Amino acid sequence: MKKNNYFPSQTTLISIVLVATLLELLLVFFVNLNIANFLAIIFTNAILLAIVLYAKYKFKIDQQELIDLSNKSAEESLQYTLEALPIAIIKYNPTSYQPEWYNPYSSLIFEGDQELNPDLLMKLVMDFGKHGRPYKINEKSYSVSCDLTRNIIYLQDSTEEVNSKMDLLERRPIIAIIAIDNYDDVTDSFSDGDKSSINSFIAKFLDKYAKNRSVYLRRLAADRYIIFANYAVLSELMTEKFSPLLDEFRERAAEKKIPLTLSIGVSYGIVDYMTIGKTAMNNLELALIRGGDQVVVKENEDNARAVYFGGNSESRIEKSRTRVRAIASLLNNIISESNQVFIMGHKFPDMDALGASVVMRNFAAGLNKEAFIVYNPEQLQEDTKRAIAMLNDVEGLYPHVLRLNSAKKLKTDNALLIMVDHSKISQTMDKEFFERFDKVVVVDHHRRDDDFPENPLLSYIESGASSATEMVVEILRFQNKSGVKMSSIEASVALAGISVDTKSFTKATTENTFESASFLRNQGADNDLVQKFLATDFETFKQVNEVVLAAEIIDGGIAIALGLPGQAYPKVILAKAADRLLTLQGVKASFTLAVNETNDVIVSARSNGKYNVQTIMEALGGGGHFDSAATQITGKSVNEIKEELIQTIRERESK
Ligand SMILES: Nc1ncnc2c1ncn2[C@@H]1O[C@H](COP(=O)(O)O[C@H]2[C@@H](O)[C@H](n3cnc4c(N)ncnc43)O[C@@H]2COP(=O)(O)O)[C@@H](O)[C@H]1O
Ligand SMILES: [Mn+2]
Repeated sequence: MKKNNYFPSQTTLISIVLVATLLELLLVFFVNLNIANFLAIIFTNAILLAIVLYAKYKFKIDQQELIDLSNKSAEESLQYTLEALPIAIIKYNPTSYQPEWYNPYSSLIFEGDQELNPDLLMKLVMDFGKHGRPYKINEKSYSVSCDLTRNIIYLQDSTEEVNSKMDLLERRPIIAIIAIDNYDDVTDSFSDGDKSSINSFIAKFLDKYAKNRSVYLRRLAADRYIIFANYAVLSELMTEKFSPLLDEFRERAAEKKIPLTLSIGVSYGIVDYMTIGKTAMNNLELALIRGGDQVVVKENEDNARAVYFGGNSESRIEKSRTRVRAIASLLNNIISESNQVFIMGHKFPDMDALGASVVMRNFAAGLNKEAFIVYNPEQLQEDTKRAIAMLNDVEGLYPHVLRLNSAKKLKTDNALLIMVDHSKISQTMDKEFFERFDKVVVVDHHRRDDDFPENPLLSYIESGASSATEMVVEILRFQNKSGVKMSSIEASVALAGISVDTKSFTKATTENTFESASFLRNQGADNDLVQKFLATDFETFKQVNEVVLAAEIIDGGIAIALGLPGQAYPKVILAKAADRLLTLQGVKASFTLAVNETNDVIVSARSNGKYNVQTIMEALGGGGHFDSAATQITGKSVNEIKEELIQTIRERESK
């Protein structure tokens, strides 16, 4: 407190009195100075001086009291502020993070499960500045700031702010578009009466569901519905993994002996209904392409990732012949408008990729277009190596089976690239070559994933097809102009492609698979040649057995086998070993792991059709089909991946 100094000092006062006394004495001396006057003056002035000095002393004491009082009151206010201020102030030890002092409000915050301890203080200090997110303590949210020089942490209650922000997020609008899978195929042959009973079953089921969840549902067509709701509802549905909706609908339809399922595309965002609706439509497309009976949710944001739910049954969507005819005709136009056609499979192409390429080249040749099968001599399996050698012997074919380097030199503007047996850019045989094309077509039998080419002119994805070769043969069968006859070797390569992917026609076959095989037989496919391409050499046989013998069975029917430590394996060895393990009694899924020539960890996964290995491989960065999938991982060891794999399997089991 500032001191008040207007009272003169003691010395000044005494001096003033002395001077005054002298002046008085001088005055009296000229008038009448005697002893009585002299004493009277001295006495009076001494008394006056004493009074003034006393007054000064008193004044000083009052001043001090005032200062003390003010100080006390200031201290009390500060104390009150510290106690009542809704900010926690915690001083900590900079080495041990032990709390050294904190205000009473801090104790209030930590009245609950979460206690004030050094670990928490250290975390608050370490996280400070990394992100601006509020910190949750005992159900409330606090914004944190730290004075790192004085070792003080401040926590300010921001629960209301966080809640209102959450409220806003929860209220984001969502649009969901529902398609009834297989509706046309199922109802095609039905009488009007039966059709209307199915329509009423669908409408009643969805209506009841919508009422229970308080969402707005509207029918767009017999097999299309639209839902409007908010994110709070979507978040509930996602927590349930959409299971009550997808599973119950499938089961109720099955009770009625109709193979109907639901595919749903959902999107949400900060109001822009046009683009939310469009993204929902794209997501529905994705759900259908991935095989239906599933939900695809993606926020209406540029870099948002799609989240998939369901798809736990094998592909259910039947493809219609009308669609294949439309695709054949579109492909016909695209090829006709291009100068050249290059056909390329995935990295280390297998017989299916090669077979599909061979048939596609025939399709283009039927349109009198120059078309080339591209291969990389450094990426050949034993079977494809044998097949390419034989294809090169076919009369007139040699110039059309091109090494990657020659293809790069030959490519001109307005050339078309057809990707077969894969749709992930990361899996394409040569990314640099792929990037040179403005015009791309994709033909694949794997479920579509995120890493998909941007704006392909045509994407023909049929996850229900046994193989890419089967799909291309089907297109070829629709090509009216095709008077072209394949050579026996070409037809045999194609048949070998279907044979590999169907495990010799024992898996994933449909009526169409056999129709395609029969077409190839008519074109001259020869079983002996197929055997010749697919024959296993002794070295491969030994390595496959090596992996199979290393297997252990965990969790009642899951076989996991690792290649020998320090030894590299081509992926086909792991694929064959995983196939073989699946034939063992009681094995429902098999996983084989090893490093390849480039020291990446590769995994092959197979299942008996009742266990989804695709989602497990997706969790490890790969993909594939429900019962046959794989992944490749860089920068980790086989044992680390084995641990991650087991953890993923167990997490899935516990859901
Ligand atoms: N990273 C990935 N992302 C998405 N999908 C992927 C990824 N990596 C692989 N896949 C797909 O997963 C399945 C299974 O792959 P796989 O490597 O375990 O098996 C393929 C071939 O290696 C295997 N194969 C090839 N030749 C033979 C043969 N002669 N005998 C036995 N097995 C053989 O068969 C699988 C071919 O599958 P296809 O590609 O579907 O035609 C697979 O779908 C990958 O594409
Ligand atoms: Mn294939």
